Amino acid sequence: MPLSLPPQEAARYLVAGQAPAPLVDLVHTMAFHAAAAGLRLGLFDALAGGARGPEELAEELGAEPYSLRVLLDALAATGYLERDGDRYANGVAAGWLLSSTPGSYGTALGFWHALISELWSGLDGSVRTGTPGADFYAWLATRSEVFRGFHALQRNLADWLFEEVAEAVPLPKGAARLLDLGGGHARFSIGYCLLHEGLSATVVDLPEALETGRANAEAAGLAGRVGFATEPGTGHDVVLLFNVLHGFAPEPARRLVEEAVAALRPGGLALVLETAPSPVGAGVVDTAFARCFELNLLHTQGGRLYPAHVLDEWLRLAGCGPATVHPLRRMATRVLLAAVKGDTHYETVQ
Ligand SMILES: C[S@@+](CC[C@H](N)C(=O)[O-])C[C@H]1O[C@@H](n2cnc3c(N)ncnc32)[C@H](O)[C@@H]1O
Repeated sequence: MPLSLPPQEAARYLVAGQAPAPLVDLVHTMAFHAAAAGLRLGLFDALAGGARGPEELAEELGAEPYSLRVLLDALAATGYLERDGDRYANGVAAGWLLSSTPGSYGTALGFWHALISELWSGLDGSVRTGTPGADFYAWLATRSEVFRGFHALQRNLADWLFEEVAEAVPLPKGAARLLDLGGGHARFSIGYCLLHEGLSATVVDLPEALETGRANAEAAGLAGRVGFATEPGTGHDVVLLFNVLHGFAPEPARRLVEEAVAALRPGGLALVLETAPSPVGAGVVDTAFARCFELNLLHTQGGRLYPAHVLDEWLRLAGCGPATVHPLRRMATRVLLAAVKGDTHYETVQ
């Protein structure tokens, strides 16, 4: 939880430079680890019903009482918990971590905590050499709980974005076959199939990722219309490349766009959703996140954030007309591009 500094202390650390500002960051890092420990212990859920004492909590969580009290005090000092005498309650930040909250931020915190703790050492080496110091997807395949967390996180984001994406760029009338490249959890394919009766979808992903999507399609009653494959096939009316290109270096990313467009029939629609490197209208937190996300990409995947004009150029090189670019209200860091295969503009396929 970002420390809530009183104005005088904030001025000393952050404005006047009279005390080391990196100490504030160090405390934030410790708070991040403490919060992840609280999350794994089930602490925030145990406090969901209201304030409780440490002895009772220690028994319920199966924790050593003195050690739990130290964690509780650290979380209270950093704003996750509120302490009143000998009782502790969830603060505002902890409210975001409850497993009962739909789209709980606990999924994101748990995933990023595992990734940063396990993969971010050696960042300086990646910057020095320009080559990634880790292999994100190979690591993910060995960590089943983090793997589930990653796909749940992607799915939560897709739940939040689908409606706006579908409204921003309606599919062409009569579209019957949709290809979802790197579609993982299949939420976007499921959403489009629910909107369009005559549509069926093929999700292409790494073999280990397809199980998640399959389970989601079955749960949505769409097992017969959302299929899964490791190769894209051809003749699709629509292809989605959503949040995939940033995981690749420029040349492989360009080739993926080429592969996606090659899988379309002439006149088919290519949709690309990506994180923008310079998000328009994003606040300080979102902008800083986008910058640090790219640092993560270069170190763990050799990936990058690509501006809309680069994506547009790759689409054209692959045989599409000029793309229309749609910034998204619900997530200022994301941008959606729509382009038609052939010498046409998106509007003409409506
Ligand atoms: C960030 S997730 C995006 C998932 C989904 N498209 C979305 O927007 O929510 C990236 C997806 O690309 C998949 N992926 C990564 N490398 C891949 C590869 N070489 N071939 C196929 N899929 C890949 C991952 O497994 C993951 O499901």
